[in-house]
Amino acid sequence: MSSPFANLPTGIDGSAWKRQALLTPVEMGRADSITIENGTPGYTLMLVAGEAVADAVCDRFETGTVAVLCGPGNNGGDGFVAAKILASRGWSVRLGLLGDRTELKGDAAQAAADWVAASSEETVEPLSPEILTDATVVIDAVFGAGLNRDPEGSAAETLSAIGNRPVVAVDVPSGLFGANGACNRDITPKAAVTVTFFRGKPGHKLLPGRVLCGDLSICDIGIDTTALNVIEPKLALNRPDLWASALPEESPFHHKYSRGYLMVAGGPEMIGAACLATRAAQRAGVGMVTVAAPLAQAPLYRLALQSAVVRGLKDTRGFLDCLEDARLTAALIGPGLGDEAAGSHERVLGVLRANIPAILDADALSIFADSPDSLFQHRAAPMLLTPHMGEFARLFPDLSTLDNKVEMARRAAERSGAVVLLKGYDTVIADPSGWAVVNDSAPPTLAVAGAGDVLAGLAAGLIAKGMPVFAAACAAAYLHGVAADRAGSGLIAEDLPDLLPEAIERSRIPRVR
Ligand SMILES: NC(=O)C1=CN([C@@H]2O[C@H](COP(=O)(O)OP(=O)(O)OC[C@H]3O[C@@H](n4cnc5c(N)ncnc54)[C@H](OP(=O)(O)O)[C@@H]3O)[C@@H](O)[C@H]2O)[C@@H](O)CC1
Ligand SMILES: Nc1ncnc2c1ncn2[C@@H]1O[C@H](COP(=O)(O)OP(=O)(O)O)[C@@H](O)[C@H]1O
Ligand SMILES: [K+]
Repeated sequence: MSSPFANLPTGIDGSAWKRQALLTPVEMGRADSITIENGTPGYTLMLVAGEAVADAVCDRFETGTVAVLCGPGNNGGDGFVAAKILASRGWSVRLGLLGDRTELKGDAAQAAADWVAASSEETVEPLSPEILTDATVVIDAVFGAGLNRDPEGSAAETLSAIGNRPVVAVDVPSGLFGANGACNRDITPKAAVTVTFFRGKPGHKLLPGRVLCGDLSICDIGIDTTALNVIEPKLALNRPDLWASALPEESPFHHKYSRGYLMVAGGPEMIGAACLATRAAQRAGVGMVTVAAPLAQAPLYRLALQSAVVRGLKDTRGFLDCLEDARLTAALIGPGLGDEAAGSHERVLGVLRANIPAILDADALSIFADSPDSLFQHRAAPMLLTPHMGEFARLFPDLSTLDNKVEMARRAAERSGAVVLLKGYDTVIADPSGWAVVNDSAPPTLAVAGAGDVLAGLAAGLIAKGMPVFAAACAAAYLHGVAADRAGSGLIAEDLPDLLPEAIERSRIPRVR
């Protein structure tokens, strides 16, 4: 058997992957079982989990009245444990249970029995909005991350009656599906803090669920970390420790061509797009960028980009000749390419055949809506596709209706043989063998024209400097978000390139959150 995580994409650190892993509910169940098989009783885990929830309540809120909403499974069990601890710390506790206490099983039954022994049978009330009366804080322990159908009946009624009361959610706000972040927002409460155990779950980071989690607190409850070697989770949260060791280093022995030589295809109309991409690549530290521009517009590119070499090309033949330069280390095509321009298809296919890493964005993707397979068949070297959801739906219409953004990106990567970076607030990056990350560094202010061009240029720059494609795509998404955060409100895409060097340098020291 090969060692765990041996097949991670080049440039990705295995120990960091284990730290940042996001576990599906099924994988989390396996981690629980392995820990229990290795000798830690399930009830011990539940006691630690419940205490972490009680601590989260005490850390944030003045002692008062807490409504503890308990469900019929182990999530409810954590609620009973937290209730008992909070009562012992002077809180006034009201507890509502979905279903009958006699039907509880295993650790949850034990936790309920302990609560009743410490208080009385009458302290377990039926779950209803009435429980919320006078509550200064609500503990939501109705359903955990494994939920895959909407809450109904008194669960739905009580959860939707929480309103603006502060909520501490156990594992997930109830109603949120941990596997994919789906939730009915009329029912699922918005938590101030979500206390989850061992590792985050995809639903904590994917929309729409992510916005309901509040601060995510990931607690160590004694789950055996060696379980990760068996489970080998294929999804992680995008953090610098994953890829920092693969960031290109500068060397005194380099010259401008050997520091990365990128070709950027410029189009006839949206000149700003290729300019923004070029600037981002330059700020990522490439030594040389050649912009292959239509002859008529070349002077405009030259004015906008003094430090790039602008080649004015008469026709597609000239463009293809440009790609023959053996010193090129990557090529970017798409930003501002134009969907009508003559020869666009041939130019994209030329880039793919050039046997250097290819980065395809925007129009380079959309113009293949009728024949996506021809795009995938011509790949001669590693390829990165950076679609937003609209572009994605043109290339992968059948995948765009899946209910899980991670699966969309994974299956698109598998089909295309490319690394796929599917953009948005919850950008997902997937490689063809299924490894994937979710990025959470992008502020909503990044939703601005031209930001995608900067991202494509940044990724292209890192790739041209020799960073492996998946690692570079992860780094680019993360750093793009950090730069945007730094730019603050009123961000325009032009702000971003100049903020990249600092973001890159800061990420060289891995920051584990
Ligand atoms: N050792 C461990 O494992 C540890 C686990 N821990 C804790 O366990 C939690 C996971 O526990 P869990 O697996 O019991 O899941 P949970 O969501 O509590 O209950 C599922 C129940 O709800 C029911 N149900 C589902 N949907 C429904 C609906 N719409 N409407 C009504 N009912 C519905 C479902 O019914 P069924 O689908 O079987 O019909 C089943 O009875 C996890 O979040 C963490 O907090 C910690 O203590 C640490 C140690
Ligand atoms: N709500 C959002 N929050 C954070 N980032 C976002 C949001 N919406 C879009 N983005 C990011 O903004 C960028 C927009 O890219 P794109 O749509 O290609 O724009 P353009 O083509 O104009 O450059 C992407 O990096 C995307 O991930
Ligand atoms: K919950």
